[in-house]
Amino acid sequence: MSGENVITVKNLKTYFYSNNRCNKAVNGVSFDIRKGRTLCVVGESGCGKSVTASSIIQLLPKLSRIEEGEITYHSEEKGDIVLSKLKRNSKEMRSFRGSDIAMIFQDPLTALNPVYKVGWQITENILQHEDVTKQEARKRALDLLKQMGIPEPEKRIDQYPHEYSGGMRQRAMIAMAMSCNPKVLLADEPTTALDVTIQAQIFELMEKLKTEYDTAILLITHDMGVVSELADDVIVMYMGNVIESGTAREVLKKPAHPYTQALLASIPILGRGKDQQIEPIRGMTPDPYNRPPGCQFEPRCDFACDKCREAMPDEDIIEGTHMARCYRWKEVLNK
Ligand SMILES: Nc1ncnc2c1ncn2[C@@H]1O[C@H](COP(=O)(O)OP(=O)(O)OP(=O)(O)O)[C@@H](O)[C@H]1O
Repeated sequence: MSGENVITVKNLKTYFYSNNRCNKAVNGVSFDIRKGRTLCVVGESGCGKSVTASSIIQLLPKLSRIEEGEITYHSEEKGDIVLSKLKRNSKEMRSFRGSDIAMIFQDPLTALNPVYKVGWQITENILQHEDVTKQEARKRALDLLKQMGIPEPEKRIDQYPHEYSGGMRQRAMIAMAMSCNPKVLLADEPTTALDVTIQAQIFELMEKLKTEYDTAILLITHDMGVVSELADDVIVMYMGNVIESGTAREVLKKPAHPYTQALLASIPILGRGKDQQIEPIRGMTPDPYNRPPGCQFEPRCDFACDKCREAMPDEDIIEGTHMARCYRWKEVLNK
C-alpha cells in the first residue's frame, strides 16, 4: 500500500575524519521514505544531503563512516534488514544496491563505466540481480533505452558512454537505475546539468515510477520549483541536522523554521513571475569544524534569543506530521 515506510532512518550520524579532525557531516538525522511517495531533501550546499543519501546504501567516501544510528529497509519479500549493520562492500549490501535500492547521481560517470558499452552495463546489472537469460536482459535494456527517449536505441545500445551526449548519458544512467525495478530510488540532483526539456522528461519518468510501481523516491534538489511540483514529503537540512520536516503542503505553505522561510525567500520559483522578491540568506554557514554551541542557525537568525545560543532545540511537533527544531516556531509562523 502507498504510504508504508520502505526505509526508516533513525538518528543517523555519518562523520568524516581527516588530519585528526572530525566533520559531523550528518549529525543525528531521522526520517522515513515511503512507498509511492517522493521525499525531497533540501538545504544549502554542504548541509549533508548527499552524505545522508549515500549512507543508505553505504556508497560513502573512504574518510567517512556511519558512527551511530540505524537505517532499516522494510522489504516485503525479505523482511526488515538493518542496512547500517552491513559492511559497505559485503555481498549482501551489494545485492541491495542496484536492485532493491538504486541511486542516480549528478554525474552519470559515477555510475557508468567508461570502458564498457552502455547496453552491456545495463544487461549485466539485470543478469546480476535476476534469473533471466542474456537475451531477455538485453531486450529489457533496449526497451529501457527506448523508454528513456534515447534516439536510435538499437545503435546506441552498443556504444560507449563517451559516444553519448551529456543528456543521453544521464538518461542511460537512469535506465540502469530503473533496470531492476527498484523499490527505492535515491536521486541526487539528477537533472542539474540538463536542459529544461530533458529535466521535465526525467521528472515525468520518476513520477511514472512512483505512481505505476509504487517506488519510494528520495530526491535531492536545490530547485524549490521542483519541490513544489514533485514532493509529497519534505525534509530541510542545515549543518547535518533535519531542522524541519513534514508533508510538502505543511512545509511549503507554513514554514515554521526561520531557515526554511529564509531558504524559500532566497530562491526564485519558476512560474511566480518577475515580481517575486528574492532575499539572500544573510551570513554564511558556520565552519563545520567550529560549530556554534546551540542552534546551528542561531548566528544567522533574526529570531535568535539566549536559549538558542545554549542548546540545539529538540524536535517539536507543530501539527500532523509537521516538525520543526526551533524554540520560537510559534512566533515564526505568525511573522
Ligand atoms: N569526500 C569528502 N571528503 C571530505 N568531506 C566531505 C566529502 N564529501 C562531503 N564532505 C563534507 O560533508 C559535509 C556534507 O556534504 P554533502 O556533500 O552531503 O552536502 P550537500 O548538502 O549534498 O551539498 P551539495 O548541495 O553541494 O551537494 C560537508 O561539510 C562536506 O564538506
